[in-house]
Amino acid sequence: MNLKRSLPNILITGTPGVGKSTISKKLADRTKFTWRDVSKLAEEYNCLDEYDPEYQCPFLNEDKLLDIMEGMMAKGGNVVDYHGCEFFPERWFDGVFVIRTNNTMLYDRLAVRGYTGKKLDDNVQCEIFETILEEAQSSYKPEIVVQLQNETEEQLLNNVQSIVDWIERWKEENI
Ligand SMILES: Nc1ncnc2c1ncn2[C@@H]1O[C@H](COP(=O)(O)OP(=O)(O)O)[C@@H](O)[C@H]1O
Repeated sequence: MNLKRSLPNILITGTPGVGKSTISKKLADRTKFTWRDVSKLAEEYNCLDEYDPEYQCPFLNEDKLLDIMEGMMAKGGNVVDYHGCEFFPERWFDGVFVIRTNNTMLYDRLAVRGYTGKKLDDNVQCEIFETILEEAQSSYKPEIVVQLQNETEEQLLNNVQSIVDWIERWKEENI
């Protein structure tokens, strides 16, 4: 915990397609926290380097992005949304929520998004092998890492509510 923050910073992470943006947007609407879509920030602040043909996406200039985000994170009240979590400074986050979706449902969501071939297979395997969960567990203290299953509309509402409740508890304990 960082004593200078009056509100917590939340990280919403997980494989592409698990529902991070959907949850982050609803959470930001409910809490008035600021939604930081890291992929969009990277584009907006020119942190994308040349295109990686193997993974069909541009390389991220992590150092430049972290420098830009540092000031945004200082006061707390951020919902940071990204499909990776190990390159952020550990001190930035009070709660890390790893969103999970079963493989067949994730496959369908990514296919609808237009993913095909290696990109589609790699992302589904990322979920099967729990890559992001392991990344989160090795990068942050276990007590701040929470897994949330996100497959149905009911789970979506419950997940948003449980993060809202988590924020309220953080405020009671830290303010
Ligand atoms: N709990 C859910 N139930 C049904 N569909 C969902 C749920 N959460 C997300 N989705 C859908 O799955 C797709 C991927 O969600 P998105 O939030 O864009 O994922 P991410 O930001 O992790 O890539 C979207 O079409 C979204 O509407």
